[in-house]
Amino acid sequence: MRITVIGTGYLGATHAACMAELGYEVLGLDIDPEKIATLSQGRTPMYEPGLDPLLEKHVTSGRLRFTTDWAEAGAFGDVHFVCTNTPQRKGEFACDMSYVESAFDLLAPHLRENAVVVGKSTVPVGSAARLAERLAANAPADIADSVELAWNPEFLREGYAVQDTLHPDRLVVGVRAGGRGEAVLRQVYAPMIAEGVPFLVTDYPTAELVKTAANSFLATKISFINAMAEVCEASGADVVQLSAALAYDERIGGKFLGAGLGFGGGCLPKDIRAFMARAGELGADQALTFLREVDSINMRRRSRMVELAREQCGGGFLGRRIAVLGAAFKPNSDDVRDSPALNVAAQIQLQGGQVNVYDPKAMDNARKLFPGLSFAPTALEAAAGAHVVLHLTEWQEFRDLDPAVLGEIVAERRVLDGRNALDPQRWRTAGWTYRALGRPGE
Ligand SMILES: NC(=O)c1ccc[n+]([C@@H]2O[C@H](COP(=O)([O-])OP(=O)(O)OC[C@H]3O[C@@H](n4cnc5c(N)ncnc54)[C@H](O)[C@@H]3O)[C@@H](O)[C@H]2O)c1
Ligand SMILES: O=c1ccn([C@@H]2O[C@H](COP(=O)(O)OP(=O)(O)O[C@H]3O[C@H](CO)[C@@H](O)[C@H](O)[C@H]3O)[C@@H](O)[C@H]2O)c(=O)[nH]1
Repeated sequence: MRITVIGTGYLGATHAACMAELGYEVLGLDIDPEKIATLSQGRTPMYEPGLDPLLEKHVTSGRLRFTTDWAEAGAFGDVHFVCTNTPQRKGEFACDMSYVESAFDLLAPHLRENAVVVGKSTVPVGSAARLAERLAANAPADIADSVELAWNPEFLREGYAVQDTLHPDRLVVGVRAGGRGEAVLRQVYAPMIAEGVPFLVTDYPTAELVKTAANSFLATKISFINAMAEVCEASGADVVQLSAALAYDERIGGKFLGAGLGFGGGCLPKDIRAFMARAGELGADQALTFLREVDSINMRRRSRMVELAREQCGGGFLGRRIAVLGAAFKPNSDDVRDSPALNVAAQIQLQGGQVNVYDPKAMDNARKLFPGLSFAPTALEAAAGAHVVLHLTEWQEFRDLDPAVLGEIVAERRVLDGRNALDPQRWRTAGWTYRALGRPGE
């Protein structure tokens, strides 16, 4: 069985390398020729732990290749995984489906008889049924009836993408009743199914909804604990202790109960918004009004961080130097899409602060997105002369910093922990004023 992966970004590049690791011959296709040139050399265009060696291994062996040629992809693949981006539409909550639609339209005329197209992108419920019709209309007339569509949402987390792809919690496939989708995907994922990974077969809309429901639940859990952080701030309680105590209840659990600057990235924020927009189209908007609150709580954490920083700067940012540690939306990733850290950095700069940002892996992406911000090549250089240090992405490198050493180069020993990840005692012992979201002051 030969596999193509259409759209080789964070999801697609990982999926392509992992399919090669499972033993398949794989051809990745993207409309970005630069990305394809990099991948063809066995290098990843982004930072994802563990992906580089896998990619290099399979590009070198010839099992994994990349192209920009749709005819080549159509002729090559028995199964085509579509992994293109589905961002938020500009000025709206709804999902921009144009990249997925264009991938389907460009691929369809080149499909071979019995080809199976598998959607992996996160899409609004109802998309697969519509795309199945579009596929049938655009495939060569003589083979159109034999072409099958399945929807197989992806649940990987950046930073753990390889592990999550090769050893997922579950595989969910939405198929057409009576079609070949289930059998073909059982074959593709046979090594994982043999390992005991649950393989759940359902219809298109349920499969699409599993994905958006999962991300909505995760976003809600984060916003729940951040709402508790607001109450902690008002009452003098400590959200870190609260969260730890809640986590002992197995019905609640401690995962995604980390209070701080909230969620960002290319998934949770845009997925809950697209879900609200789609529910509105379906006449079910009331069911998801709570997600608006989830979004608001999340965005308020960013404003609160700016407020706390302003307080620490004596009431205003003018003439103050602010060190920002972290630019990626989370550690172990170079992804800066909707990054809370960069959002805070930009707000402070707009209010007159002299911001200096450092991130271990996301500097290039951050510079492209916010060319007006200043960047420092190391954490120490970012902190030099700072009136306040903001810890906004919880990289291990920042937990390893020696507060005594950092204390020698800053203007004032004030640190704001936006991720509740530093050890307050360690910083306070080294003479720092340590403040964090949802925790009492000194
Ligand atoms: N990043 C994640 O952790 C993750 C996890 C699960 C699901 N998803 C979903 O997967 C999809 C892709 O996300 P991503 O983070 O990989 O995005 P991305 O922007 O990193 O990658 C998308 C790729 O698709 C390419 N592309 C765009 N239009 C194309 C077309 N018509 N034909 C071929 N290629 C095209 C782009 O050039 C880009 O390389 C989204 O729907 C996202 O919500 C992402
Ligand atoms: O307790 C927590 C956990 C996470 N976050 C933040 O939440 C965001 C998202 O984190 P995470 O979910 O780990 O990252 P993603 O890689 O965006 O993964 C999410 O989005 C993907 C794309 O849809 C899904 O596949 C994954 O299952 C889903 O976890 C980040 O900004 C984190 O800092 C918190 O604030 N508190």
